[in-house]
Amino acid sequence: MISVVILVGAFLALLIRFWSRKGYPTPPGPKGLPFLGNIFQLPPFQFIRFMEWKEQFGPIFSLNLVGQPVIVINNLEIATELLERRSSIYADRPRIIVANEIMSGGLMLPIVPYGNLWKKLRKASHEGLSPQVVPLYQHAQELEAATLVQNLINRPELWDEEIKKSTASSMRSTIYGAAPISSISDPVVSYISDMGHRLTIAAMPGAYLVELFPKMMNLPTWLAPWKREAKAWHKENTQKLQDLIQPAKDQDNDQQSFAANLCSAGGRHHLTRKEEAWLTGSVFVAAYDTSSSTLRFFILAMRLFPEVMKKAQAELDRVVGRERVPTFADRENLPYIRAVTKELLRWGVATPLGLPHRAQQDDYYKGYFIPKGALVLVNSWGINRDPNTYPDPHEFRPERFLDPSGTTDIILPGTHNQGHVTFGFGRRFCIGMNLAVQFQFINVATLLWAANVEAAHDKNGQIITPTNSPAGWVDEGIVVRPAPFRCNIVPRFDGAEAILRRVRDS
Ligand code: HEM
Repeated sequence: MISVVILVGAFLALLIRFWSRKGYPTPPGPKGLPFLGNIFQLPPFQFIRFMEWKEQFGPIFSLNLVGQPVIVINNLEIATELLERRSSIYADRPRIIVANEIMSGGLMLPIVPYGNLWKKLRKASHEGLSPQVVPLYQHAQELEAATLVQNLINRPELWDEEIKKSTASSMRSTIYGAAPISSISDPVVSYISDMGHRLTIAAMPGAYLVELFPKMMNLPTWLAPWKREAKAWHKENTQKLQDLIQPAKDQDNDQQSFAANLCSAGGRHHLTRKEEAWLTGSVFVAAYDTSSSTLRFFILAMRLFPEVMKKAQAELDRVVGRERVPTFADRENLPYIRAVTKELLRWGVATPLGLPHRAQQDDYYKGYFIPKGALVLVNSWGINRDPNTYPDPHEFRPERFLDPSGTTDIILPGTHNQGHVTFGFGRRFCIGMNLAVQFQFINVATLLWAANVEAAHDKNGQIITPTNSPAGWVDEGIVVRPAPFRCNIVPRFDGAEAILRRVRDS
């Protein structure tokens, strides 16, 4: 009798589940372990594994991470339909207890769940990062690019460190209005990179049991050392971020910056002191890692594709000449350099899986069921390297963004006018995109104007050739970057370095 009741119960449960999905299955996906699902099938560089699964299961497939449904999208059409057209359903982020709720006090913008707080923070940050405002930061970016290239010429063996320092310096002056950083051992460089790293590690699936069993949040602190540590980290970093923003709040500081803009809003955004500090800190963290990684991909691209370097330099010689460095005023007349910048962001995508979105309600797509609460990942790396959109996708070929006359930018629908999907989708689209593109453009133009990236030789006289594949990259969780490799960065003509020095000293 009991077994009949169990059987009927199980049948009814199945039926209810079936009805609630209107009979639709979730997208297919790889078979995993009971309860644990696919958690052990996700090595570093997950986007590569996702490409294999795309071949097997199609452009949209599902995973199960210890009971958490995950939907992975591998093509532009599906990403546009779900994350852009149905953006109100997919604007949320997964709940991340330790990294967001405790360590960041719920204020790290990229991982704040969708809701009123997110709307308030996003609106406030839009004012300092809009297309109308970011040109105010161009002068600081020009000076920083000249300094970087001069340092690269003098210390090519430290190119990776110099890029880290220069990105931190450029982003700090645009975000906080602070003076340039002069040494690679300046504590701000390690501070900003450690902060991003620490939060990324804490946000990774499996980092803390409480993410699987949220009731553990109710444990007293003496029984939950992770809670004590996370709270202490939050307290310490709140103080540090408040110290960083203080100069921008001082009345006598008239330097244009994101923070100055935010603080001068006169309470219009209704932000507390702590919210101002964390919002500015989140923008600094989000800007630093992604932008420095992209610039490292640029060194790799120029080392691997010297013919692109030569073509870009011919344009710079024609338009700018050799008596002065390129500036933003030249941008209109440098279509090839603009195309190199776009190709860099397509080919060297720093965040290959973007950031996870979360479905806020049940949804259906072409016969598939996407359950409320599912994480939705977009494989931006795979979309940016789809051979149907980008022939020979692993080649660095700026021409793909120019019409046959070589003067007009080609616009690709569904990419926010970028030609690639590196900055994400929908309401959570990267808010720093305008600043990021400006930063890459001026660094690309200044480096190519002044110098060549050339091969270095090992002790046996053999040319060192870095690999054009993820095998030579570092996966830091959310951001990937090429591992440092040896190369030479040499001035392209006499006098280049002196001109750079003059710009820097101005
Ligand atoms: C090449 C450099 C950059 C790349 C590749 C990049 C990429 C991304 C991606 C993929 C997202 C998530 C989009 C989504 O959820 O669909 C994002 C979000 C974000 N980015 Fe960027 N980003 C870059 C530079 C910047 C810069 C310079 C800033 C600030 C000045 C910035 C600030 C942010 C913020 C605050 C978010 C969170 C937005 C939200 O959740 O509402 N990023 N970025």
